[in-house]
Amino acid sequence: MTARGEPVIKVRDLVVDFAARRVLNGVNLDLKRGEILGFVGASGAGKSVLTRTIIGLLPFREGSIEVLGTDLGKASLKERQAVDRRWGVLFQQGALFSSLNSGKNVEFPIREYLRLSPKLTTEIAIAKLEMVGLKPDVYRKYPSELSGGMIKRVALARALALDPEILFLDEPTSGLDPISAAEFDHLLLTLQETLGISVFMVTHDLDSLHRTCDRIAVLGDGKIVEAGSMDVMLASQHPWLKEYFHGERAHTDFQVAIKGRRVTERRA
Ligand SMILES: Nc1ncnc2c1ncn2[C@@H]1O[C@H](COP(=O)(O)OP(=O)(O)OP(=O)(O)O)[C@@H](O)[C@H]1O
Repeated sequence: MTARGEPVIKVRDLVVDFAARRVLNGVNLDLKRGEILGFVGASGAGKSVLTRTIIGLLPFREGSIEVLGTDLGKASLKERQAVDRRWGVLFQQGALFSSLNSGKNVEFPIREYLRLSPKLTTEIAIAKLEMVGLKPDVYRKYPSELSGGMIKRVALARALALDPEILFLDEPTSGLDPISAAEFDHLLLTLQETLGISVFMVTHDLDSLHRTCDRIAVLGDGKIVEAGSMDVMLASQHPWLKEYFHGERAHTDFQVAIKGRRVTERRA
């Protein structure tokens, strides 16, 4: 077990390409135990490609990826599967099985990886639904009967089903209204505090970055162009970062939230 603050993911000199197009060109990135890392970058920069490469859905050409001490490029199938069940993934649209009710969706990874009685499996699913703030009656509801925020929560419950040490979240607040997005962020902070979980979160949501992330990493031109705290992001002179954090799209709530920081910055 890695100590708190030690990297649970180490990506080194990672190169990924599709036919003639190089998408990742020497990515170096750590996710430290217990931190929430926000991962940002322009649309099409390769954020999803990096996430999918780390979780083994895409091959890489060069470099290395170490997760929880296992070098994924050198691991046997058995070693890979052992690491696989120590992370949970929440895909952008929730990606629930529409033909299964919420409870069965949450039970899916439990049935796949563990041999437990049906009764215990159901009890775990209900406990996970409760952990993400959903009542037991949600167990019987189908995805089509749920709001966007509830779908994200059920998908999060499923990602937490095997008590993962790492959570991958792809745009968890996209499509949510600001109140549901803020609730989701608070839930994430609670999980970090109570479970000590490490989170790798791809997001475009500035409020969410500000509320939840210990560190932010920025992908541009196939590399990490900046990584650090929100203060580092706000002080960066990188053109994309300046536009992203201080430009027109940085809407009022975020501007108000960072105002104190900017005043301090100007005085310094
Ligand atoms: N399986 C694939 N085959 C070929 N090209 C791909 C594949 N997956 C992604 N790409 C390309 O890689 C580039 C990066 O895509 P990716 O989805 O990672 O961007 P992103 O940063 O997540 O963007 P967004 O913020 O819009 O979701 C894009 O040009 C995309 O077309």
